[in-house]
Amino acid sequence: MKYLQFNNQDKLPIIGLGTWKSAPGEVYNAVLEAIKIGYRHIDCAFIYRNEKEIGDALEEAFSSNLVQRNELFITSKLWNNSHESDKVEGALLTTLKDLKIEYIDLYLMHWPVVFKNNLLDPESSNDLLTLEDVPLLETWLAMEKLVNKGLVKHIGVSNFNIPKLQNLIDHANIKPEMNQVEIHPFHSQTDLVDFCQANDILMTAYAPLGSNDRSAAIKGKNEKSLLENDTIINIAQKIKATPAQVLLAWQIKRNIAVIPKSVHANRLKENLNAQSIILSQEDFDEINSLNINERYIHGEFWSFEGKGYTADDIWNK
Ligand SMILES: NC(=O)C1=CN([C@@H]2O[C@H](COP(=O)(O)OP(=O)(O)OC[C@H]3O[C@@H](n4cnc5c(N)ncnc54)[C@H](OP(=O)(O)O)[C@@H]3O)[C@@H](O)[C@H]2O)C=CC1
Ligand SMILES: O=C1CO[C@H](CO)[C@@H](O)[C@@H]1O
Repeated sequence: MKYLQFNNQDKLPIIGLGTWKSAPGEVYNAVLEAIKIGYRHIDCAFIYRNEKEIGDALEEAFSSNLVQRNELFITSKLWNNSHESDKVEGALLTTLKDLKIEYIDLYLMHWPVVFKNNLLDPESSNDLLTLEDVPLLETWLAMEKLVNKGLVKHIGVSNFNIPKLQNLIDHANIKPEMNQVEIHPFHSQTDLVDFCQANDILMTAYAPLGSNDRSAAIKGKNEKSLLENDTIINIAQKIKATPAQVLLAWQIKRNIAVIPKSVHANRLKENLNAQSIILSQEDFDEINSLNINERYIHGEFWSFEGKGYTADDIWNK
């Protein structure tokens, strides 16, 4: 298993299992199968609405001695409805209860966005608070307390750009240790990756395969999805790998962790085996040239015709 390393030498397995859209009745088997074949990193979030079922799978994995708790790296994320300092610990406790574990290895602030009144899915800009109402630093300082209490080993963020990271770096007691963002060859995020790596912030790529179960609806500028891209397919054929493995190996060569989601045993194995694939510099450079700054997760869920958080607010400000 390949790892990324935190400053205190704790290790993050470079390939983890994504769980967004892993449906009830499917995610239990996916998590158990993943652990059986060697996954040691599971990416969860309160908003994926499946942490209870993942907790059942973890309970089974521990009680049947498939794995010990300290051999697993579990990430979860604070949802946008619990950013106020008096809500952060309660949100984490719910996740711990659902996952049936005593601590989280990595807790991330999911988005730099704040909702009102514990709402899961705001319906208009009236359901939002601003970052002036609840500054990201307030949320961050409350997350630091979770580390001090031993409930969380590492804290980080997700969907943060350079200015928002710099603000935390300048004012936090514990610097962000992770930024989980969308990265794949159509959106290689070179500036953000360079900034994070220069500032000792590890990176995890979400949607590393192009979030294929959504991309039929959001193919955007491309006729073909990432997994259907000619360059990726040609390289895969040449090195006797699959397109998914080429996409994952490209990230690993950049020292970026990946969390491909699957609920199928054959794909779980295929994705995990990507860690043994080494891309030549020539193939790596060719994949780098595919970047067109195209996001699959556009970040406009809470824009509400420009009255809420626009993509510009999230990605640029
Ligand atoms: N922090 C954040 O804001 C976000 C975090 N995430 C995290 O990142 C994870 C990964 O992103 P996600 O959006 O799920 O998208 P991925 O890029 O991981 O793609 C998942 C899709 O690819 C399919 N797939 C998996 N393996 C293969 C394979 N080897 N060959 C062909 N198809 C394959 C899956 O289908 P099937 O299951 O049927 O095999 C599914 O349809 C999420 O699950 C979540 O944990 C995602 C989005 C945002
Ligand atoms: O991680 C993610 C997937 O689910 C959420 C929506 O339900 C997204 O906001 C987020 O990016």
